[in-house]
Amino acid sequence: MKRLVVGIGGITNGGKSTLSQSLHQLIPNSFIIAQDSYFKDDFILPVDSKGFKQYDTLDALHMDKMMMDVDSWRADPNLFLRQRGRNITPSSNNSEIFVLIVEGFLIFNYRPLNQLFDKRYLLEIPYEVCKRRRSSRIYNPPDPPGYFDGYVWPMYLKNRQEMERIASEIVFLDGRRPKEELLADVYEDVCQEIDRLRVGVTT
Ligand SMILES: Nc1ncnc2c1ncn2[C@@H]1O[C@H](COP(=O)(O)OP(=O)(O)O)[C@@H](O)[C@H]1O
Ligand SMILES: O=C(O)c1ccc[n+]([C@@H]2O[C@H](COP(=O)([O-])O)[C@@H](O)[C@H]2O)c1
Repeated sequence: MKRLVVGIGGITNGGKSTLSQSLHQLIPNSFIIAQDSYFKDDFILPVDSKGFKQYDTLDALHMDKMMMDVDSWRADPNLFLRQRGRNITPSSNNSEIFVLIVEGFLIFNYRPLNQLFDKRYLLEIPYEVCKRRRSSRIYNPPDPPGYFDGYVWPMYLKNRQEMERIASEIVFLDGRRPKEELLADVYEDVCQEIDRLRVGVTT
């Protein structure tokens, strides 16, 4: 049983979920683990000196739970998918390749997770695009007035610097490019990795 772990990280509203979903639809026996699903409850999170809830930090996330899920997939992807009611697409010689797509804004900032990636993609968009996209998205709870400039953007810059110290071998992607183009590039790249793995598969 062969496994490939793909990370789709980057800035808030960079297009991580969009790209991950499309990739998942194209790749048989793939599964998405999204970091957004591991946010701690709002009432637990502290506020900063300006009164902004501190969502944009690893401390706001149940990274322990996320790692348990990633580890559970790594231990037996076949069982992991079956336990979640997913059908396995069989290959001709019993040599299925399982692909885990991990997506999130701080996936490369967390060392234990970062070290597991076979491929790392990072979506980037400039300040204006990010602010515009974010303003049309409603989170739960919704962003309070001034949140983007007063908290989200400064935290992005801080997290980005930290990521550069931790992660390497990153493929940078311009999130302003058409979705179809981004998908085609990443899909081709991942398929090459899958083919490389397949060469080593014995029947
Ligand atoms: N390549 C793209 N070009 C233009 N808009 C995009 C692109 N990718 C995503 N979007 C839009 O940007 C917003 C955020 O996308 P999403 O995939 O949820 O981002 P993320 O998961 O990184 O926060 C959505 O409205 C989505 O439709
Ligand atoms: O999902 C949640 O519970 C949630 C609640 C409040 C805020 N968020 C925001 O989610 C952002 C990360 O997710 P994303 O999809 O925008 O990359 C981060 O910038 C947080 O400020 C997320």
